Formats: sequence, structure tokens, C-alpha cells
Amino acid sequence: MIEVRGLTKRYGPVTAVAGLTFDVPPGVVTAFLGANGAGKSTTLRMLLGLDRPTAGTARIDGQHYAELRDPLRTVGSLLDSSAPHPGRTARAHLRWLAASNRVPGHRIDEVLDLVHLTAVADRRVRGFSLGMRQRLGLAAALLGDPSVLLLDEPVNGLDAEGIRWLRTSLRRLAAEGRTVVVSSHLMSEVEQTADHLLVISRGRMLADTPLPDFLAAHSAARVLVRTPQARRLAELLTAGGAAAAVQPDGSLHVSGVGADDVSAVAARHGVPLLALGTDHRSLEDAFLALTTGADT
Ligand SMILES: Nc1ncnc2c1ncn2[C@@H]1O[C@H](COP(=O)(O)OP(=O)(O)OP(=O)(O)O)[C@@H](O)[C@H]1O
Repeated sequence: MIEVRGLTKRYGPVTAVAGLTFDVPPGVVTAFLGANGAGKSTTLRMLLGLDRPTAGTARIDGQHYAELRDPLRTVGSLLDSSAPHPGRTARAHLRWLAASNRVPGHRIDEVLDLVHLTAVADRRVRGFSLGMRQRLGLAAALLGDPSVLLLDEPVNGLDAEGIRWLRTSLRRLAAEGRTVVVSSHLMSEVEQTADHLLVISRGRMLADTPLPDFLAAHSAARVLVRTPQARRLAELLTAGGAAAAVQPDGSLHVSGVGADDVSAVAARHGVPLLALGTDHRSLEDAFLALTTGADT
């Protein structure tokens, strides 16, 4: 469980995080979304005790990070800054982390296996691809079998198979009752994984909502119609309370009613339909509309 209250961070004249308040419960995957520079990393760094808040508090399982007795066994994290030494092997990196955090040695092989790095465990990190480094970062995060996972842009560098693997892993880790937070600047990266969204812009919370609610609120459907009587159908639909606009190419865009309603009105008035379809605005568009709207 994560509890953030009035969390604020200023760097000189720049306010990176401006009074964020939110809770993250266990058992679900929570996506922390925002454009580049929105304040995601700064928030995660404050949760991890790597940055001191200007104001407010960030608690994990009721405690500030610095108060945790065995931090790595409570919180696992993946941040840019947690890069391993390039001259070390993957196994040596994990062995060093385990030793300095009182984590039993058998966890090293377990997490290597979990992230599918067993075969390259004794190779130096210098030769690892970005995707392999991300996997090693995840192995390090999971080493202490933590109840809370904070992952900053974990999808970076992963190929399609890696992304699928990560999605499955995150869902499983949440289903085991852990608190899982994944940051991203792309909605498309989290829409198949997240249960809950925290959307921030310029350090402020724009949306703290279950994913299905966000979808329902922001992915308004538009009905696309082709008919030789576009203007007439537009008038009929508008009279009925819908919004209908004839496009330069002669097609008709309708919102406020569903395709079934359009079809019924057309049938009732003898308007022939050549094509009828629904265009769901993508989640990415909804996210952009929300964040852009907030910035202007
Ligand atoms: N150490 C620092 N000194 C000065 N300004 C900083 C520092 N760290 C972050 N900032 C500024 O704070 C704001 C938020 O940055 P942050 O890295 O938290 O955003 P982010 O949402 O994680 O973005 P990204 O997706 O690019 O990582 C930005 O304007 C950034 O320039």
C-alpha cells in the first residue's frame, strides 16, 4: 500500500511535483502516466527516499522509505539510476545486491529464472542489450520478494516478446497481492496491463480512476455514415438531439447516438445507407486530449 499526501518537489524555479495526493492499493496494476517531464520519476524517487520532498509525505506500508528495516524486501524498484556496473556479470550484480540487503542467496537463481536470464547469468552486463538490462533490473527489483514494486518505464528497450512477458509478469505479481506501480508516457503501453490509472501533467493529478471508467469517459464513439442523402440525414439526426456533420468527402460524422440509432432513423425516413461504422477514439487520443487540455 502506498500513501502519498500533498507531495511537492521544487527544483529552484521548477515545480516538478505540485501537491500530489493518491493511494495505491495492493492486488492491482496501477499505471502512472504522464508526458515527458510530467513528474513521474521525481515522484517515484521521493517514494524511494532518493529525493527529499519540498512538502508533503510519501509512505510505503505506513512508513517513509528511510524507516523501512529491510527496504529491498519491502520495495523493489526499477529506475534509470539503478544501472548495474558494466564490468559485473548479471549474477555478480545480484549477488552483491543480495548480500548488502540480507536476501538469501537462493533468490538469485530464482529471479534469474523468473526474468529468463539464466543462460546469460555469467556474462558481463557490458554486452547486454537494452532489453536484457531491463530484465536484469526487474530481477533486482524482485530479489527481495517485495510486497511493493515501483517500475519506471519498464517497457523501454523490450521487444514484442519482452513486452508480452512483462505484461504477464506484472499481472501475476499483482494477483499475488503485491502493490504494482508502472510508469509510462504512453497509454498504449499500459492499456492492456493496468487496472487503475493515475494521470499526471506538470506535477498535478489529472485523473485517478479505474481504467474501464477512463475508457468509458474518454473514448467517445463516433458513427461514420455514407449515404447519398447526407444532408437530409444530418438534419433528421440533429432534430433528434444528435450532433451530425457532413464532411467535405460527403460522408457524415455523427456523435451522441449509436450506429443502431442512426440506422433506425434512416430506415424510418427511407434514407438509403451505403456504409455505417463506429470509430472508437483510441485511448492514446483520449490521454493526449486530457493532458493537452490541461496544459493549455
Ligand atoms: N534534479 C533536477 N534538477 C532540476 N530539475 C529537475 C530535476 N529532476 C527533474 N527536474 C525537472 O522536473 C520536471 C519533472 O521531471 P521528471 O523526470 O520527474 O518527469 P518524468 O515525468 O519522469 O519525465 P520522463 O518521462 O521524461 O522521465 C521536469 O521539468 C524536469 O526537468
